[in-house]
Amino acid sequence: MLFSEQNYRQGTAYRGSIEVICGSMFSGKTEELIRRLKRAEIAKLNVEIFKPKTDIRYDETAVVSHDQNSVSSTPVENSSAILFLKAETQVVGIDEAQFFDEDLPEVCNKLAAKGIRVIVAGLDMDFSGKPFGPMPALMAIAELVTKVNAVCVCCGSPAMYSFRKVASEAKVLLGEKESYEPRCRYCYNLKDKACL
Ligand SMILES: Nc1ncnc2c1ncn2[C@@H]1O[C@H](COP(=O)(O)OP(=O)(O)O)[C@@H](O)[C@H]1O
Ligand SMILES: Cc1cn([C@H]2C[C@H](O)[C@@H](COP(=O)(O)O)O2)c(=O)[nH]c1=O
Ligand SMILES: [Zn+2]
Repeated sequence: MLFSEQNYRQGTAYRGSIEVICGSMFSGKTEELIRRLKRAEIAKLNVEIFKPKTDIRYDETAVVSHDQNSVSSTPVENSSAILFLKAETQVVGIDEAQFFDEDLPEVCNKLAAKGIRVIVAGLDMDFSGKPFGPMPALMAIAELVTKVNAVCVCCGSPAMYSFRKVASEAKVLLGEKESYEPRCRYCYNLKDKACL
């Protein structure tokens, strides 16, 4: 049976749950996160959104998609700060989860145990194709994992990799189109800046 976010929300979600939205850069993770959070607000649920303090690409506080859709959020220093959420919060959104520390899965478990619906978005892989930060552990404990794809800039196929265009081996390197492009498996493995 197809287990979509739609019928899932009418099921166990209000007893507390964890949803993960993952994929490459430009795959629509933030847009999907914003879509789910806006629907929760329409349903008159109390929503709070967190992101790591390090992510200041578009805005210091707001969560902003590549198409400039945005929602206001609370930047936090580490994952345990999320536990100081408002008492009335029913839905928690977390963006750029890959940048959080290894305690994030336990923090999400604690929130879900309190009856909160937790929706987490983040990169599943870094530029080198390795699992990124707490994402694998989050995917393991989630009720629902949604993997979204971008469009490969080389060939138009579904893209799951974030190809780094600049010379840096640092795991964390904030950036946009000047530094990264989404590629499919085949084009990513070409390891060639000028694909096609
Ligand atoms: N190569 C691409 N493939 C898909 N979307 C792209 C691409 N380049 C730009 N975009 C834009 O990026 C948007 C997704 O942005 P966003 O939700 O912020 O992605 P993510 O959070 O996964 O990086 C798309 O709706 C589209 O307008
Ligand atoms: C692949 C990769 C990405 N980053 C950075 C680049 C961006 O600032 C964010 C990802 O943002 P998005 O909302 O998913 O587009 O992460 C990084 O630091 N290291 C990497 O390997
Ligand atoms: Zn391709």
